[in-house]
Amino acid sequence: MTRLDISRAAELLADLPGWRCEDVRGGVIKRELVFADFAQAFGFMTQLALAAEKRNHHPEWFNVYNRVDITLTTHDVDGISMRDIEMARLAERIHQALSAS
Ligand SMILES: C[C@H](O)[C@H](O)[C@H]1CNC2=NC(N)=NC(=O)C2=N1
Repeated sequence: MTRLDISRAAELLADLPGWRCEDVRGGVIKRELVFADFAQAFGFMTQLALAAEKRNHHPEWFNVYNRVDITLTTHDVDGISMRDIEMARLAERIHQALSAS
């Protein structure tokens, strides 16, 4: 697995609105999501948690009621890898599916 530099990560996030890079801890990507209510926010977390466990790649997150703040980074490369980008893409798909329901 290779580490993406911040500018490359930012390019890859261009088609994932709301996601941004931060130059802390070698590089992280993050987004704040807002759902209709707690049940929907927790449904999102449940779906993403199961996928994360399968991939052995786990989000850092913070939830209050209908809000979920997610941070992704890859310890093995001390920064951002394609695993983080792929998990952000998956989070977007789950978020969109829930928002449309
Ligand atoms: C030992 C184990 O493979 C690692 O700690 C895994 C588990 N989950 C992980 N999750 C994330 N986000 N980054 C990692 O580098 C990572 N590594």
